[in-house]
Amino acid sequence: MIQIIDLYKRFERQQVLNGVNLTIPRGQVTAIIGRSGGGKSVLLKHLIGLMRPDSGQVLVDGIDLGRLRGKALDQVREKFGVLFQGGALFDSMTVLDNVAFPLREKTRLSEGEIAKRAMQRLEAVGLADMAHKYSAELSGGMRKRAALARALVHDPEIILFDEPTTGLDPILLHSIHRLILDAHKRFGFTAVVVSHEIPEIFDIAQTVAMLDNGIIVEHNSPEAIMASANPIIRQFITGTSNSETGPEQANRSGV
Ligand SMILES: Nc1ncnc2c1ncn2[C@@H]1O[C@H](COP(=O)(O)OP(=O)(O)OP(=O)(O)O)[C@@H](O)[C@H]1O
Repeated sequence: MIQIIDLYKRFERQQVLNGVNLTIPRGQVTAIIGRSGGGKSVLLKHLIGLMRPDSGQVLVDGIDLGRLRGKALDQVREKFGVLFQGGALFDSMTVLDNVAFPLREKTRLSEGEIAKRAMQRLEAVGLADMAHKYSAELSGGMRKRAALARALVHDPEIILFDEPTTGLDPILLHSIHRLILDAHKRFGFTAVVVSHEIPEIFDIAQTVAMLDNGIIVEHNSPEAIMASANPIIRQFITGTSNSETGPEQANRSGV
């Protein structure tokens, strides 16, 4: 379980997180939704200790990340798999080596075992026949799938997905969501998915948290979020706008 308690973060004059409180239940898929530029990625980076809060806490299984440094922080980070924006594959490596990377970094498995596990994950995402290509040769959708295989390869307890399907066509979007769902059923990890894909993300998330103006305005089941009377949520999920919404929302509704 991950508990976020009164988390505050500002960059110069911009208060991005303004007292975030959120409990991310173990073994479930939690979606974080909210306006572009609203701080979702910043929040995700706090969960793995890549950013430190100005105040507040992130507790991972009861351990306060803010108190950890060096090896102790690395140990907690080993529980995590991450799929950050862009996939961030190493173009100078083969697809197989990319997927094997976390195993080489974090385990003492033999090379044979590493290759076997990496290949299994590539098979699971339908990329076994691309294993020996360089990742620069992959299409955008293939890169996302390879990055997913890499995030899963060391059987992490917690996986953070930052917009895993952005820029993909609807068929690929559904195929990535299906892969996450299948992997989740198989491995039972705790997942946090930052997503703009509404309503599609509701098909794979058990709980949904909406971040707005630096706080979580509602955390509930997808059904309850869809039926929410909260005007902020209604505006967000229907894509409508009023004078208080941000520029992106306004553009989307043609205002
Ligand atoms: N390292 C940083 N230094 C300064 N400002 C930052 C830094 N990281 C993020 N920000 C700012 O914090 C705000 C929130 O950014 P963030 O990337 O978390 O938004 P987001 O909700 O993930 O957006 P999107 O949905 O578009 O990816 C933005 O205004 C961004 O410019």
